[in-house]
Amino acid sequence: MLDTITFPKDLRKFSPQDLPQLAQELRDFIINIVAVKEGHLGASLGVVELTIALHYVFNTPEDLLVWDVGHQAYGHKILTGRKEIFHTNRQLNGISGFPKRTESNFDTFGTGHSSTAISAALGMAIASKLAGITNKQHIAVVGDASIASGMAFEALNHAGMTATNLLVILNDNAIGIDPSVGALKEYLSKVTLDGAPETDNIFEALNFNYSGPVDGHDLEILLSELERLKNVSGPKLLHVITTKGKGLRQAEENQVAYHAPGKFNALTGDLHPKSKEVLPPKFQDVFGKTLVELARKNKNIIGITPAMPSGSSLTYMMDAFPERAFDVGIAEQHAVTFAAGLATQGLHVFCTIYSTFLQRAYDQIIHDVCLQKIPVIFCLDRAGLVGEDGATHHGIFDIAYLRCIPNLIVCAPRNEVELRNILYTAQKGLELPIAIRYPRGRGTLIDWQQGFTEIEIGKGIELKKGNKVAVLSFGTMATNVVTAIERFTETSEKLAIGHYDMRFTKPLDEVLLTQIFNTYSEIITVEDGVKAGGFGSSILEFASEKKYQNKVILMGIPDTFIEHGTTDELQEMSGISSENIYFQIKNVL
Ligand SMILES: Cc1ncc(C[n+]2csc(CCOP(=O)(O)OP(=O)(O)O)c2C)c(N)n1
Ligand SMILES: CC(=O)[C@@H](O)[C@H](O)COP(=O)(O)O
Ligand SMILES: [Mg+2]
Repeated sequence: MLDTITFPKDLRKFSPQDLPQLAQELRDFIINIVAVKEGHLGASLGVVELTIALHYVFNTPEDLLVWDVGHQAYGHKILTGRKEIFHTNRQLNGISGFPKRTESNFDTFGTGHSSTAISAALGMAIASKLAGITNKQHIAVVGDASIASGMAFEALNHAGMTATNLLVILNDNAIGIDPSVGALKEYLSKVTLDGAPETDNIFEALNFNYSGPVDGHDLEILLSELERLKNVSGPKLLHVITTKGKGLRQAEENQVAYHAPGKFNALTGDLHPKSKEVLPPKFQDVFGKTLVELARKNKNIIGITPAMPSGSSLTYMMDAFPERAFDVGIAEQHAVTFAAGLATQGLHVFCTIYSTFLQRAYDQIIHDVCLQKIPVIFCLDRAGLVGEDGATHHGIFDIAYLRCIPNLIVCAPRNEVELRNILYTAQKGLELPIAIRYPRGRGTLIDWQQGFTEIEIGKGIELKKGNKVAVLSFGTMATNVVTAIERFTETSEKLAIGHYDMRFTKPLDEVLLTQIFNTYSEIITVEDGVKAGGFGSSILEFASEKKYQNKVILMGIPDTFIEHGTTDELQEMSGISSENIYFQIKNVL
């Protein structure tokens, strides 16, 4: 059946009785491709029936459908014209792993960060109302973890006071990436499939017409409920219960691992066995394991994550010291101010947040932390280009958006040992807040678990002396620079190139910089963040203030959104690969 469907209009030719068979085919299609091409699996498997039912009942793309986060929209993509190119999912020049307006008119709103769908669909619904359009449906599909986020609540609160044609579908699988947390989760879990009577329905209290819970894998029920809701006016919420990973035993049994499992065996469903090769650790594991090591000695250490315990490896701390580690759910703003509150009481709070998601909490960083000089320790995971998640997820703005905030120390360790040492330094008690950024994936050192050395705040280091061109790197870009420099074999060239790990973009090591500007005529800065306002800009500001005339060349992410691909491909395209750096140095020489 799937072979005969290109768009939902083809789907609508089938009879309702045929749809369970289609659901099986769609599931197999997703499994077969994700098994080899990787991507988000569990969420899409869980909404196969819901996806079919929505496109069957509603007149998409005229009716507007918004997928929250969008990691569950693979079935939607396959049924809306992208079946033939689905194998390019998340690859360079392929389709995006998230809904994207430029990709299809069925993707009504670009997503990737959570909890935006209700606001966006409400905006569309009010626009329709203003235009006098009454026959359009506006549907937001949002997960149980995402609906607990502040932004979703703000939207519900607004929507409840509008007479708009808005349908919120709560896809409740009782899990986010990691198990869902919080009082709302407990409330939702009381509403069982047996339909325990609810006297105080939270959604009804917000003026929504609530229905459910219904079995989200029962197509007959879904079709009849959606058909009925078409004719209910005003804001309405359908509570759908689904199983994340539905249809693949291992994905149902191990929902955390199969959220985005990497490659697996499509026939058996088993993950590929882990390689026995000893590899350098992931930066997040260095963070997570080091935090536990430090927390054993320092009773004041607290860890916080907004909904990413596995991803950020805060799980180590949660296992070792459950009372001192908090998963606050998808609540970046709360995480930051909660950290500030804890820190006012003398606790050493490590707030670990993916760089891209910290964007949500910008005012909290300024107003609740930096303005009050509260020494929260921000651990910015997934800084730099993250690869296949693409434009919505790259952590490339943090240097620029943090560097301009007074009182904030901004640093980036170049390797695992430096990360350990700055974590150690931070928990000794700083007077100011600090942001420590490190990338997704593995470092370079096998032997990283050594003793601790304190790092002097604002001190960079000379990694290689030279006399003509100085390369100043920030964070793990040092590795690309080292590789680039190793390619120079001629003695005169080798002698000419100096390399400095500046470690801090704020405060800058002005003593070291003075020495560099007095020694080298040409300076190249390298960062895996946006050039505009980033680390290189801080060096230019220094040069301008001190009236240095040296030539300064910035290497960093250009002023454009970078799409998806492997991190290596994207670094190359952005001009910050070791190859790019080599040619830049060569040019200067
Ligand atoms: C603002 C923000 N914070 C964190 C994330 C990371 N993230 C992606 S999916 C997800 C869990 C979503 O859970 P839920 O809404 O229940 O959807 P499900 O995966 O269960 O379908 C999280 C935390 C994100 N995308 N956006
Ligand atoms: C959809 C989403 O936002 C997350 O699942 C994200 O893809 C996780 O990224 P990592 O794989 O880097 O943890
Ligand atoms: Mg969920």
